[in-house]
Amino acid sequence: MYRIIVLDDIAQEGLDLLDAADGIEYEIRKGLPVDELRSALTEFDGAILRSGAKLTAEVLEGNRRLKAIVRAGVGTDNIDKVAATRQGIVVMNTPTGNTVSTAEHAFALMLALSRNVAAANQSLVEGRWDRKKYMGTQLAGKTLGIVGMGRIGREVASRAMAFDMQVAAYDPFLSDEQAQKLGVQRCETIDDLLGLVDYLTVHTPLTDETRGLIGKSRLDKLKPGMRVINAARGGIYDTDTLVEGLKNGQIAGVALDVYESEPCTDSPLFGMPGVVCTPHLGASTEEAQTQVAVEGVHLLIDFLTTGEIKHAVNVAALDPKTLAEMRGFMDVAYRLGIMLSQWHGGGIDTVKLTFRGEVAGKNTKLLTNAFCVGLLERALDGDINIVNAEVLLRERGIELTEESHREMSAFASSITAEVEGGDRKVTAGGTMLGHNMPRLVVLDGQRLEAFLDGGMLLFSHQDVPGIIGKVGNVFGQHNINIAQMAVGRSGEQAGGNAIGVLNLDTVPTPESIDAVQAVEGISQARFVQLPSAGSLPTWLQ
Ligand SMILES: NC(=O)C1=CN([C@@H]2O[C@H](COP(=O)(O)OP(=O)(O)OC[C@H]3O[C@@H](n4cnc5c(N)ncnc54)[C@H](O)[C@@H]3O)[C@@H](O)[C@H]2O)C=CC1
Ligand SMILES: O=C(O)CCC(=O)C(=O)O
Repeated sequence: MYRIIVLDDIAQEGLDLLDAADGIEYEIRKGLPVDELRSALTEFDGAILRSGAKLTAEVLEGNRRLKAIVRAGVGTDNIDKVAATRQGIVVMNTPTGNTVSTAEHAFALMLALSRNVAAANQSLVEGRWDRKKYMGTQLAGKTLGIVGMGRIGREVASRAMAFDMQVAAYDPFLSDEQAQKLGVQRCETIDDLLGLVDYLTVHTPLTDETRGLIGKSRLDKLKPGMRVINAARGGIYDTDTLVEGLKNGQIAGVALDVYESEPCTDSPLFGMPGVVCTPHLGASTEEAQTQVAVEGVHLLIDFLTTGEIKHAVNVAALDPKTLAEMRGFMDVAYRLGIMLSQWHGGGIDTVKLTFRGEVAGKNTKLLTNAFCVGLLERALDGDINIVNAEVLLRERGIELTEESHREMSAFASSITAEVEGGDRKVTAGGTMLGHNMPRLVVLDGQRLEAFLDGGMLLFSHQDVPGIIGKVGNVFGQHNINIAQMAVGRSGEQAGGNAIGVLNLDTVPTPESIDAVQAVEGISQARFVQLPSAGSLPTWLQ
């Protein structure tokens, strides 16, 4: 049974899906204080939320169960993604479900500003019939400036054009060609745009660049009497600057749906003439809420039950087809990681991965992450998966490099890993025979073909007669059965360095390993434990 926690109100259609899903149970736990939230989250595999709950580093810290967080909406600024990634938690969102509703709300705010809808309504309910006071402005013929021409920005632009407005836009990713297609005037910088526009609306996330986008230094760049709208994120406009602009007439109207700190019931702007505000209602339509809840619940269920990663904001996507295609080689990479951590046995400084053949043309990041999981898993007590593996590796100061070569070696696909630390460097190459027969094909430069599973005794030795027999004798005397054996050497001639791999049916005693180590001609013997044949870690199933 996978357990899901619902942290904010989501549409009934999403809850119905959770009710109907096999192997899933859920609880609705809203408005939890930090301590309770932190402890509640440890009982669940997945969480779904809107903008109400705050999943900070503090509430995620130490959680060993939670694997996925879904934001039923766009902005994931209420989730500490760095902390989630470190904890191995996938963060996903529903990028399109509320686009149109939010664009319509921005437009509603612009119309409300132009025609004093909110203030006129208030005056009427207070018993006044004030037709002169609320003289408005027409949108047609005016210029709307849009900062952020993503999904919502574009929907706003097309609506503005339907109202006979001109649109000027600034977005660092907007090309001339796209601007032409969209029928908007592209501005090179925000400052180029500000002097042109009668209305300004922002549709970007809150970032270091967009925070305080309209601040004191830009106030006098605005066309006098212009109006500003924010249905993106609080903080993009500086509140004090808006107050000053309204007072000195530089700004004629301010419409806000979002605030720096939410819930917000106290702002110097509330009640000022020319101001209309809503409590973060951009996505609050039946249609948007149904869509984001249904999509969000699907994302969670699919991730928990099939491993599919879609719309993730902290890790690469992983669809079922890719997972099916890559599972075998991810398993090889993972096993090589586990093996090399034990064969090396010390502190690691550098890792170099080389992908050859067909696999080099695929999503090798998945292989890298799987290798890192294997390499670190024993040291991290299992708190590692393909989401956080590379971060944790780099956090430990281990340098990671990757190379891909499309041309094949002896195998259609292979992975070679080189691990170095202290004065020891070890290398291993692996491949997959059929769908589920991982094989070790190179160890420390010597070619061989060994099963990459279960208990393995690895030993390097001089390539002289009698060594293999003596090792066999040791295990015979200690009553340990050898299931498979492989030997390899680098050159054609005997007498050089060679490597031996024995797959053992039981874990050898330390005495038996000491006895192997004591055989003349053996320079090193080490037992390494891998998962048994055919078994996959949960994150790969
Ligand atoms: N009020 C509400 O209820 C809602 C608010 N939002 C917010 O609206 C914002 C936009 O959402 P979408 O259009 O779906 O996102 P999007 O990702 O499709 O578009 C964002 C655009 O902003 C641009 N951008 C980023 N930094 C910029 C900068 N410094 N200057 C100019 N442009 C920049 C990006 O290039 C991108 O084109 C998000 O922050 C989201 O959280 C979204 C849904 C509902
Ligand atoms: O969940 C909500 O209503 C807020 C929507 C929002 O701000 C977003 O999707 O970014």
